[in-house]
Amino acid sequence: MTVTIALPSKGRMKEDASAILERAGYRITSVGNDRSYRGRVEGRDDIEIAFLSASEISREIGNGTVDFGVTGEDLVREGLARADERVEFCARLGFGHADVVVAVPEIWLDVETMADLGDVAADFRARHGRRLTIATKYWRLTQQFFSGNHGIQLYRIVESLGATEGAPASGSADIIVDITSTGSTLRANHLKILSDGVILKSEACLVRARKESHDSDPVVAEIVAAVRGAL
Ligand SMILES: Nc1ncnc2c1ncn2[C@@H]1O[C@H](COP(=O)(O)OP(=O)(O)OP(=O)(O)O)[C@@H](O)[C@H]1O
Ligand SMILES: O=P(O)(O)OC[C@H]1O[C@H](OP(=O)(O)OP(=O)(O)O)[C@H](O)[C@@H]1O
Repeated sequence: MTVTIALPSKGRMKEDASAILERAGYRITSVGNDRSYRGRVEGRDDIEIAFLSASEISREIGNGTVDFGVTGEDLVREGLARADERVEFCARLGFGHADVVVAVPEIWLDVETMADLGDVAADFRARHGRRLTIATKYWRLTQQFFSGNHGIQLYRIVESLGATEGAPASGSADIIVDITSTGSTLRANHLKILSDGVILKSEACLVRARKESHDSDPVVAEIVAAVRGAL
């Protein structure tokens, strides 16, 4: 069987993802020209490389069209329901760090925790005639965290396709759920993270699609061991 590994074709994780595979002993060459979406590992006909965007990688691992992928934990958990049943996080790779957080306007002085936010959400309609709105592209993670972990049901998600941190100032939402790494975008937009508002501490991971055929495939075990050994 050929084992397929999906690597980011662009974006911030591209170079580090290829570098870690090289350190694991897999030298990657692209097939055809540099912009090709297929690659090979030198000397290995049993491994194929698929170059995809970080979010495509989480989807393809979820539906099992690739065996392994390097992508952010946030994208996998956001993209797949019951992610742990469908994929295995084999290794955390030490780059691509980003926290998915709940952030509110700094001027909400009496809102520091999710419990405080729950109180605000509970009487938001009485005060403002509508539900509390949350701008995010992380729908699943937001719903799990608000409804599942904190029992907050009274809110409405407003889909954000970019510049999420600007939503409270522009009036398109009250608060946000987004990723942060240095925190400078949140600060620039006068937003603060709630003290228990970190939904996920994400980083790039080696992720495996859970498939029965993997149990008896020595190449699958070899790849996991080699990448872990390269960390
Ligand atoms: N400062 C940051 N901003 C955005 N993403 C970051 C940051 N730091 C780390 N990441 C991580 O990088 C991944 C997204 O990478 P990137 O934005 O390069 O993807 P992409 O190629 O734009 O994907 P797509 O186009 O499919 O959305 C996510 O897992 C995210 O958590
Ligand atoms: O905490 P910080 O270091 O300020 O980083 C966080 C910001 O970086 C990312 O945006 P980016 O401008 O990279 O664009 P993208 O969302 O299109 O990747 C992300 O969406 C946040 O807005």
